[in-house]
Amino acid sequence: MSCHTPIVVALDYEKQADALNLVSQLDPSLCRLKVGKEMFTRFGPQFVTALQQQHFDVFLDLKFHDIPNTVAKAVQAAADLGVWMVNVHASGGSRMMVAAKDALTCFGANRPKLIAVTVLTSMEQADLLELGITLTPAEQVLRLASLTASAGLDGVVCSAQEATLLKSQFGNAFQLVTPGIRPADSAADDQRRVMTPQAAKQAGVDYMVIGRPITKAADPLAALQSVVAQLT
Ligand SMILES: O=C(O)c1cc(=O)[nH]c(=O)n1[C@@H]1O[C@H](COP(=O)(O)O)[C@@H](O)[C@H]1O
Repeated sequence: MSCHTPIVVALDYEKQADALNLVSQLDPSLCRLKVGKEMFTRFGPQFVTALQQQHFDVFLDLKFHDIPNTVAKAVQAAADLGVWMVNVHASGGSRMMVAAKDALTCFGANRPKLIAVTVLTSMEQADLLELGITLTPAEQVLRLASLTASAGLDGVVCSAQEATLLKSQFGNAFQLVTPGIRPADSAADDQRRVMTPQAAKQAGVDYMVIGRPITKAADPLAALQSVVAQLT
């Protein structure tokens, strides 16, 4: 399935029926879907397959972070599932990212996009300091994005706040996937480095991951359509 929408809806639901109820109101031309740790742990590959059978591109967001061999095997398993995108943590290091990339070579043009998480959008300066990292979030994102680009991955997960900087450094082909998207009237929740959909578009992001502003809205379809309208 190929579509031009930049929107990826994060399906973070406890109950599969609630997720499928929302999905039944959506159209693959409107958005892609992200399956993360909560739903994958509860409902497994069958849940991913159910979404694909409804012609949605699926971003499998399991943020692999392990030794190179383990991560390589895990991204291969994701590719076997036929997902559109899969991610690893850039902080797993270059050797881990190269192993992940090499594991996808045999899938040719059918391989998923391979993206590395830089600094989680829930983190700010104080959270980095706690880890002994004295760089600003933007500096740390740049450092990890640089490792990711050198390893030959397709792009990074970052906040839209870093998008302009990363596009200028790594060029337009280096894909930017940005969670922490918040329409002006939405709560930030646990996110810290946030941006509105319009500002993120202007900053040049490729894909916007949006969860609770849509999934927790009284009318999720209307909330999604409102984001789409803000982007056109
Ligand atoms: O890799 C991700 O998708 C991700 C990376 C990141 O830095 N921040 C982040 O929020 N995410 C995911 O993006 C989604 C954001 O959801 P909302 O905060 O509800 O919009 C969640 O499913 C997170 O797991």
